[in-house]
Amino acid sequence: MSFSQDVWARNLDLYQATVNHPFNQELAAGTLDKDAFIHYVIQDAHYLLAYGRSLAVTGAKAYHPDDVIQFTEGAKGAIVVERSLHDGFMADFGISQAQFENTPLSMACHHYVSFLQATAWSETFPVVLAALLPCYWIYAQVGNDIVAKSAPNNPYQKWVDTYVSDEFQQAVEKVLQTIDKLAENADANTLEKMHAAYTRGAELEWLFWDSAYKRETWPHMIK
Ligand SMILES: Cc1ncc(CO)c(N)n1
Ligand SMILES: Cc1ncsc1CCO
Repeated sequence: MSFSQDVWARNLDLYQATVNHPFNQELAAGTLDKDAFIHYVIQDAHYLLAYGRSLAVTGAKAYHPDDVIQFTEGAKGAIVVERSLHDGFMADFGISQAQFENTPLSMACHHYVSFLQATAWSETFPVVLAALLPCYWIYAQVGNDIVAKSAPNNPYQKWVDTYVSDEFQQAVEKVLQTIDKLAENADANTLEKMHAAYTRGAELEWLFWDSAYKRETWPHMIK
């Protein structure tokens, strides 16, 4: 069994909980509270900048020149999507640049990007890639799952379209091929670390949506 088949099976319950999370179900139905989506978009812009930085470090650690290209282009792609959030959703939902800049990273976002950056800088390429994989793969899968259910004139349709696009889906396929090849040559200790990194990333994906759904703020900021 390939690493990707194995890791997907091991984390299936967590994936089901993610796709069935009310944030994603209401996003598909078009009924998601506008303020929950605004919370999400602001945090996701913070997230994508940090994710882009993690991808750039990953590119530097890659073994094969093709992978250097893939992950440095991925880093650029994350920033392109981050910028499109400002010109797209933030403009559409009336979020000003000042509101974005004055909103600190949520606990969930801070936790997730700290995990990604620490892993990117300190672990070996196969383990780093396993930490980065949930971001790619879970979004591609959630997009595929909810596109079929998406309501007509869904105000969140553009979000769904980003992740079901051929470009994004093909990028995910390439990452899966790369990680499966790495796993074939990995020793038992590396494989164990890869599984742990993937699961932690997948847990943080769930938490990121849950945090937006609850419009989480830091406890000391609650007025
Ligand atoms: C939190 C999060 N995970 C994954 C993606 C996919 O790029 C995203 N935009 N945000
Ligand atoms: C993972 C990811 N998310 C948005 S862009 C990007 C890199 C894909 O090219």
